[in-house]
Amino acid sequence: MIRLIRRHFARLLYGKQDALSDTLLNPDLVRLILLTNAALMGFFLVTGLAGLFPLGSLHAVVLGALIFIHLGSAAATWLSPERSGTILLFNLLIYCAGLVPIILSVPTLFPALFTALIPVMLAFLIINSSAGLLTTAVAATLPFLLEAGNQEMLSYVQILIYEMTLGASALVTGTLGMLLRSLLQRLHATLEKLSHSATHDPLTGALNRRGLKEHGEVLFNTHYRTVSPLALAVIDLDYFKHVNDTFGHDAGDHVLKYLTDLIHRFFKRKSDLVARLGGDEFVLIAANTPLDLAHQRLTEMARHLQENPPRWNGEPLPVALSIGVEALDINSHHALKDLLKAADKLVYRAKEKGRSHVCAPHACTPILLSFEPPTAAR
Ligand SMILES: Nc1nc2c(ncn2[C@@H]2O[C@H](COP(=O)(O)OP(=O)(O)OP(=O)(O)O)[C@@H](O)[C@H]2O)c(=O)[nH]1
Repeated sequence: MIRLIRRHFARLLYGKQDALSDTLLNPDLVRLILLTNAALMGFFLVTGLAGLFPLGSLHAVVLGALIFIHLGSAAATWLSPERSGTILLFNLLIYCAGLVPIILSVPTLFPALFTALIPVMLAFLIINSSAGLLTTAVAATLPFLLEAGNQEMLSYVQILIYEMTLGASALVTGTLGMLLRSLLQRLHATLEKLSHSATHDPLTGALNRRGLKEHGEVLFNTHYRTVSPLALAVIDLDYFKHVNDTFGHDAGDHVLKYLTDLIHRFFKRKSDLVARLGGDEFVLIAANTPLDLAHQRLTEMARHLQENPPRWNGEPLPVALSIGVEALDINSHHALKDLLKAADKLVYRAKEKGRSHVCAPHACTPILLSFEPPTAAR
């Protein structure tokens, strides 16, 4: 706790953005502080000009001070939004300080309750800004609402009551709004993150097996129903184990990412799906793409990879692809897994042909570039 407070004040003095703003800073908070201060300043200005508080009295002095404080806070928030957390803290401290004369002169349970809540509010403000704001607002409003029936007190602290009630209600509304908003935003972000990591491969960013099932089945079913062309390719790196063993695992990871980018570059339609099934095996689903076109494009891609291999410490890495590509045929493929199985068989054919081949059911195309298999694998 002490560390937290120290950190907050250290950052306040030396840091660019204070600790409160760090967690709290968002356009809503800045707007809330700005509006609260501007509204309070306007309120006190109007009531002062309207002569509701007689000049020369203590009330008028307090009124002048409040106008000054709110003007200053609004200007500071406007000029330096990254310090809005501190400005908010300052505002709240002023509210608390304003209570001291009331607490001293009206020693009842409620101001005492408020006093007891001040450290809680501050602690909350530093640890959890939203809860702190909420406690502050409730603590600032409740005692005064409960004391409102007390005529003596009303006449004694008229200005401060206005100040507290207005400030607190603005804070309550704003805080509740902010709280709900940030809760919803956090929930949304967490759900998005969870759903992304459940369906994506962390290394390459491609879909994982589950992502392929989820998105691939939708694509498959649409094309199955509308009998439109859909090509599915299984893409497997050749002798990838050799890259790992010779150049290291990091070099292998680099190859996997390089290949993912390459597939995305050759198949960049929004509807194209790229998934990594694990290891060095990828799946591409190209929507509305006839088999011949997919075959040709995959051959170009495999050739491009061999002509422009990924480099590791300046050295080209020996990479080549075995690819099996199949088109959706509604008579033999009734589910995505049937199409996947068919393309998988074609990869084996490409491997049998000596690797570095793109195989469709009717033909296998060699990449026709020198590809030296590692000695141990020959
Ligand atoms: N760098 C890296 N390697 C991986 C990862 N996942 C699996 N591998 C490695 O991928 C290699 C796959 O080896 P194999 O299935 O024999 O494939 P291959 O060496 O390409 O052989 P062929 O497919 O028959 O040409 C293994 O060495 C695995 O350790 C990964 O995330 N990163």
